[in-house]
This record gives sequence, structure tokens and C-alpha cells, in this order.
Amino acid sequence: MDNTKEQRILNYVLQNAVKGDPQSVVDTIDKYCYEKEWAMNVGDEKGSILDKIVLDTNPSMCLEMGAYCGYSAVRIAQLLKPGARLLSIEKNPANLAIAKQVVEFAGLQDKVQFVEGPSNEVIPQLKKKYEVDTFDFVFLDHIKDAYTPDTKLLETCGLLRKGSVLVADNVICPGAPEFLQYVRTSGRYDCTNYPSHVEYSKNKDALEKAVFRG
Ligand SMILES: COCc1ccccc1-c1cc(O)c2[nH]cnc(=O)c2c1
Ligand SMILES: [Mg+2]
Repeated sequence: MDNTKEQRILNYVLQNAVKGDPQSVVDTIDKYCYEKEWAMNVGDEKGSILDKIVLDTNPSMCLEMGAYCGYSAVRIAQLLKPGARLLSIEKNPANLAIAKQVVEFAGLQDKVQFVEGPSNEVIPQLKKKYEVDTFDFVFLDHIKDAYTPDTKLLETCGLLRKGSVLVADNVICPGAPEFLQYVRTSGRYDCTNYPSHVEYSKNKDALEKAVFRG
């Protein structure tokens, strides 16, 4: 049976990373993507910026949209304090299955809950079905056209509070111009741009941090 790039990444982790060691899982995926096949993980350069923002936020309740292979779920979850949770939404069932196995191999399954489905359908269910009050931290890394409607949906569903930190990947490449315009001009967010590069490449990209004013 032909395997996919994502299955090859998982196999490489299972064969080369140290079980129960999240940083070795992260480093192993980066090594594979630098040396063998490019893949759309947030990567080491943007990942280090993300780490600093997570540590500075010290969140209890986190949301990620776009799990892919579980790379950012491992990066975020390994930094969370005891009892803190990450809820990760992924609409592609094959990628979700990979992400779950990567997170389990890292030993972080008790901190990460995966939800399969399109974010616009899952977000309205989070309060009742997933017992979420509000999110302290949100990582947007899914389809770029969904960034703005999903941000507005988080607002209208009462899932953000004063100080909620949103971090969006790929605001330069592939680009999320509408999202940048919204968070920078709506008057509801304090924004910071973090110039960087597309993962495993020299092309320019950036993360945008948007702190909800409440
Ligand atoms: C499928 O395009 C891959 C690609 C090609 C060129 C440049 C950037 C990207 C890219 C990079 C990312 O970090 C991404 N993160 C989440 N969802 C994406 O679609 C995505 C795409
Ligand atoms: Mg990305």
C-alpha cells in the first residue's frame, strides 16, 4: 500500500525519536523535513517564536486549528503547566490519525484533545460539548481563508476573554491579508508581527500575535 508523506513522517518519528521525549519528536520531524521531504509544520524557526509566546502567556486552555501531523501540538503541549489543556481541531481524518500517534509517542496525550471536523462547525460546539469556558491561547494554522471567519466566530461564541492571545501562522506566505486587516483595524486586538521564514526554507513568512482587548 503506497504510503503518504505524512505516514512517512510518522514512521520516521517512530523509528528515530525517543519515546516520551517531546523535544526529540520535534527535532526528528524537523530533521526529516530539512533532509528528506518538505512538509507544512510550523518548523523550528517560527516554532521558537511560538514557544516564547506560549511561555510568556502560560495558558491553561489552548486551541489549535490545523493539527496536520501534530508537530505544533507537541511544541505547545510540552510547554503547558500541569492541568493545562490543548484542544486541536483537524478536518482531515488521515492527518488527525497521524497527529494523534505523534502526540502519543511524545507522551503528551493527556494534555491534548483532538477534534475532527471543520473549525466553523466545531467552534460552536466547544462550550457545551467540550466544556470550554474561554481560551487563553489560540494558534491558527489551517486554511488561511478561515482565519477571519473563525476569529469572529470565537468572539461571537464567547470563547475569548480580555487578554486572550491569538497567534496566526503564514500571514505572509501563503498569506492571510484579510485576517491581518481585521485584527489590525477592528480595534479589538493589540497586534504584533514576528517576521520569519516559511518552514525549512528561505522564503519570507511571519507570525502575527493578536491579543483580544475584551
Ligand atoms: C499546501 O501549501 C504548502 C505551502 C507551500 C508554499 C508555502 C507555504 C505553504 C504552507 C505553509 C504552512 O505553514 C501552512 N500551514 C497550514 N496550512 C497550510 O496550507 C500551509 C501552507
Ligand atoms: Mg502553517
